[in-house]
Amino acid sequence: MLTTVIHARGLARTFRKKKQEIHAVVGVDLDVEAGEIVGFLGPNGAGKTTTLRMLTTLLEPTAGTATVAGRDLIADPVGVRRRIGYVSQSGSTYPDARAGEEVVDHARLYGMTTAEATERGKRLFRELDLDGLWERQPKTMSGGQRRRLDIAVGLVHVPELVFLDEPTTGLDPQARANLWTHIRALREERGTTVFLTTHYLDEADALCDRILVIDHGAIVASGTPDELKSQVGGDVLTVTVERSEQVGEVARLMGQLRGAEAPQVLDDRVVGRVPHGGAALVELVRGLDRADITISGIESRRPSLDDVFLGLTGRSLRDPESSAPAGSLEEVTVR
Ligand SMILES: Nc1ncnc2c1ncn2[C@@H]1O[C@H](COP(=O)(O)OP(=O)(O)OP(=O)(O)O)[C@@H](O)[C@H]1O
Repeated sequence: MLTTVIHARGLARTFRKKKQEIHAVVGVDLDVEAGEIVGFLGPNGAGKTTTLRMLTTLLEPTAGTATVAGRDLIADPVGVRRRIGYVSQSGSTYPDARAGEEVVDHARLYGMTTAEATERGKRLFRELDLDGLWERQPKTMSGGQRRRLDIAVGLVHVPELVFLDEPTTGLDPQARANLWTHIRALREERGTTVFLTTHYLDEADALCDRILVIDHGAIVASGTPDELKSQVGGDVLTVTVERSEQVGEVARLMGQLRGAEAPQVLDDRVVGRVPHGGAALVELVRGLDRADITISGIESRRPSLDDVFLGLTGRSLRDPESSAPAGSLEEVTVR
């Protein structure tokens, strides 16, 4: 039987500074089942962190209701806090403390004995590639090491539900892969539910059972990575030319294929979408041959999450135009 561990309806948050109102989250409905790994994606400023801060009791919603880990978010925030783990974007360790102490102190707050906390903490250090850093001060660690320490702190008390805000930003590929393994193991071994935000589409694709896309403070799509990709429809054709002056001609030929959508030129590549990649590929190769165009590569692939994301939001995940400054604005609840 499925157990819903996050159930939110109409969750909203408006910030106000002087006369300006910022509708950061305008009404989010979401359900997350026990043991799911759910990825929360959206362009900069879309409302991911604000939603996470509401679900973790750090920010009071302006409107809406939610049950998190079996407790009512508004009526019993302490009950929610006891059952969850949260790793914020900026982390929560003191620069001058000892890394091991930080982990153990955190677990003690959740009722673990020092012995249990030390054992679990040391295991996490091994798994997160922090071996040998137990006595180190966070201020002397590299950015990646500090990030992994934040994650160890967030997981040490074995929460049933864990929120991770961009957990792998700043980690090298090896450390990212290790963390994915650790997150999967948490779910396999303990049934932990994981709700994470990420800017890496490959991470969402590889790690998450389900993806929620948020834009302008509202959820605009939800589904497994495959479901979302199949919504885009068709296949993506890419041709790489040997002589870049020929890209225009390739784009023209690609645009003539049945059902093709306006191809885009990216340096020496032409990328376009067609309903049936296999048939289009054959037709295109014939056309290129007739036009005497030498290519160095041609492929047909299924749409990626990147294509999905652009289609849904019209923006890329790292589009600087899409981020509004949060900077110095005061937090004022508008009721
Ligand atoms: N404390 C605050 N006071 C005023 N406005 C805020 C505050 N926090 C966030 N905002 C605004 O709310 C909107 C949503 O911000 P939020 O941080 O939730 O987005 P995000 O999707 O997490 O973005 P990013 O990917 O850049 O972290 C933005 O316009 C932001 O400027």
